[in-house]
Amino acid sequence: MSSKNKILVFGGLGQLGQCIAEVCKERGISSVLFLDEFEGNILNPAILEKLFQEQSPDFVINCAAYTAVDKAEDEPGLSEKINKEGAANLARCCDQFKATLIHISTDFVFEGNVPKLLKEEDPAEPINVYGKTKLAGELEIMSLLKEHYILRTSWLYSEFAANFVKTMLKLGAEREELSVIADQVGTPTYGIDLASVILDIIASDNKAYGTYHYSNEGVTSWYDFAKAIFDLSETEVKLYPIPGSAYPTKAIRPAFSVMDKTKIKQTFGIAIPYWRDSLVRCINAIKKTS
Ligand SMILES: NC(=O)C1=CN([C@@H]2O[C@H](COP(=O)(O)OP(=O)(O)OC[C@H]3O[C@@H](n4cnc5c(N)ncnc54)[C@H](OP(=O)(O)O)[C@@H]3O)[C@@H](O)[C@H]2O)C=CC1
Ligand SMILES: Cc1cn([C@H]2C[C@H](O)[C@@H](COP(=O)(O)OP(=O)(O)O[C@H]3O[C@@H](C)C(=O)[C@@H](O)[C@H]3O)O2)c(=O)[nH]c1=O
Repeated sequence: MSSKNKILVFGGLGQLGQCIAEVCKERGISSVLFLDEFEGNILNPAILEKLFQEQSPDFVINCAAYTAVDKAEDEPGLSEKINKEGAANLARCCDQFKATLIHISTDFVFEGNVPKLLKEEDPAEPINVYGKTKLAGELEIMSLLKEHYILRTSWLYSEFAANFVKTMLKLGAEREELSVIADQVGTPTYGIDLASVILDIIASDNKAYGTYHYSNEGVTSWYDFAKAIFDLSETEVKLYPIPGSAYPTKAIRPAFSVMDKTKIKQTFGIAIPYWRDSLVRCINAIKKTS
């Protein structure tokens, strides 16, 4: 990566922010500033303007988001503020200060009612507040800033912060049996893999701006994902597959949200790991720290 690339990471202490920090450490990249929700509050244009003025970033990575999918149903205003207005504020600053924005979005922008690989240009018709506000954020960025990459990812997990893998490991240790939905299908994404691709895109100097899909390879259900987590971590727990109807949640989730990654693979010449291989790496990382 060119040493001239100064990078600001908003939401820098969240799950993906910590994954980016880990990969930066591995790669010896030091020109990156990780901002928390106070010093880098994306809802405060005055703070943002001062930061951009002082730091003159070449790239801005937006990991800041409202990610509590069920809670968003009760807090649509706050979810919209962070996921739409926050994204727009960053896009305006990037435009004013000539920085490129890498923004993270989600498979939940899709309705997911057809078992067909989702391409970037497929119609986005979100079915919950989180998905609607994330889509609104994408649209703001597209209208405000040409120099952007929107990376839609899905089922993000890692050794950092809260996520499905860590929830399963915690519940698996506490309970004798667990029931997990088997009729919602998608692809997990290891945060370290996504972080690596984000840094690869920055290093590539390839100005192919636009929207890209990125998850690990393969297809699974939440149930099969949980089964793999317990197998690989040698957790003894009785696991039962259940239909979504038996696990009511505030937010409806897409039944099928497997994304087609052809565009990102061809544009940036990357190979994507299979989800189970990445899960092995994550479980090993968790074992090392526990
Ligand atoms: N997690 C997942 O399964 C998936 C996530 N994504 C997307 O990936 C991105 C990263 O997700 P992930 O790292 O898991 O999410 P996290 O919830 O772990 O991190 C989001 C971070 O944003 C911070 N934040 C909230 N409000 C603001 C604000 N106003 N200004 C600055 N920072 C703020 C949060 O701080 P605090 O915690 O203090 O509120 C948190 O540290 C998000 O855009 C998300 O939509 C996409 C698909 C799947
Ligand atoms: C804890 C638990 C969850 N589940 C189900 C509920 C849900 O359908 C599924 C996943 O639950 P979670 O609440 O952990 O994950 P969820 O917050 O729905 O995950 C989503 O987060 C947002 C931010 C995204 O962008 C998405 O790509 C996706 O990763 O597992 C069970 O069936 N049994 C359980 O014991």
